[in-house]
Amino acid sequence: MRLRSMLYIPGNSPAMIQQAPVFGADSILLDLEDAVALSEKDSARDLVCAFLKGLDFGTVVVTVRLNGSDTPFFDGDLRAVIPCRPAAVRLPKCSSPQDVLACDALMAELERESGLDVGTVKLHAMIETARGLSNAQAIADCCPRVTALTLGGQDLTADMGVRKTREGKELFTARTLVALAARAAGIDAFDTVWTDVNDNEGLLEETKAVVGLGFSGKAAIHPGQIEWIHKAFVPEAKEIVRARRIVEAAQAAEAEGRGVVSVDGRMVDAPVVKRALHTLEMARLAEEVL
Ligand SMILES: CC(C)(COP(=O)(O)OP(=O)(O)OC[C@H]1O[C@@H](n2cnc3c(N)ncnc32)[C@H](O)[C@@H]1OP(=O)(O)O)[C@@H](O)C(=O)NCCC(=O)NCCSC(=O)C[C@@](O)(CC(=O)O)C(=O)O
Ligand SMILES: [Mg+2]
Repeated sequence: MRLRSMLYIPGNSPAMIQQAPVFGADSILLDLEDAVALSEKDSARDLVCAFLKGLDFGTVVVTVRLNGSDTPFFDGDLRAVIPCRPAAVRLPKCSSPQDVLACDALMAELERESGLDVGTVKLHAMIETARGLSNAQAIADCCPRVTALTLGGQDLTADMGVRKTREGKELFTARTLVALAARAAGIDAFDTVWTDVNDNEGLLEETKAVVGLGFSGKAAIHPGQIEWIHKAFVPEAKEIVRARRIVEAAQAAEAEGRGVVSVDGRMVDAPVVKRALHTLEMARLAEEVL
């Protein structure tokens, strides 16, 4: 399933979690990490587990963001969460494949204890440190349980000691590396949050830009951001028309035994057809959900 939007919901807010199925997000991230104060860590974990067991989330894919493996909460988070069988866990501040492999080993042990097949719960590795970014490909490749890399722009800019700007030039290289590593590993790439909940035009512009870099989805912090993220994935009408013509022309050419054809004076070969099919898939997805 394509996950374009992922809404973070603080794990200590029953009122917000309760509403999760109706926001229209493809996926939600029940957060045990930075949205939860230290004094609330235990109660948030209990609450998240209670909702995982008791609430019908419908078609919304549910992921839990754990506390980092260097915190005293990590072990307890995993032990509580894995038996509740979320679709995935998000591991913050992955700096090396070893961080991921240690998490994977404990997850496997807990899955066995819970009677689940090993690998049932997927792992999203968060790239949000300079060290993690420099190891992004090794992290993406280290374990089949890793089905996504996710960029944490707030933490990464803090770790780099740089200002985070609206234009986001400081994250361009990181975004390119994360998208590249994820695509090379055949997994998803999810972009970081847009923090200004009153600037949805800015969110739309940024989401279009990251889609153009190869990201498959983006995190949100407010329900009002979801429709703007989805909009960024909808191809423009003229792109859809051209994609249809490309596919039709390629099919006709194939029937005549030709691999290359011209549409409006421009060459159409296999990769052009592949991109056109992707455009049509995104258009179909938009129609399904609108
Ligand atoms: C920003 C704000 C405080 C604004 O609150 P406000 O109260 O002013 O909002 P209002 O507009 O008044 O809300 C209207 C109605 O919507 C409800 N509502 C609002 N938000 C909702 C929501 N998220 N889920 C469900 N419901 C929601 C609300 O309860 C109300 O419901 P009701 O009373 O019934 O009308 C609030 O949204 C919020 O807490 N967001 C989540 C913040 C969070 O999780 N941060 C951590 C994740 S990022 C991170 O860690 C960075 C990263 O690690 C990783 C990365 O980038 O991926 C990195 O390093 O980069
Ligand atoms: Mg972070």
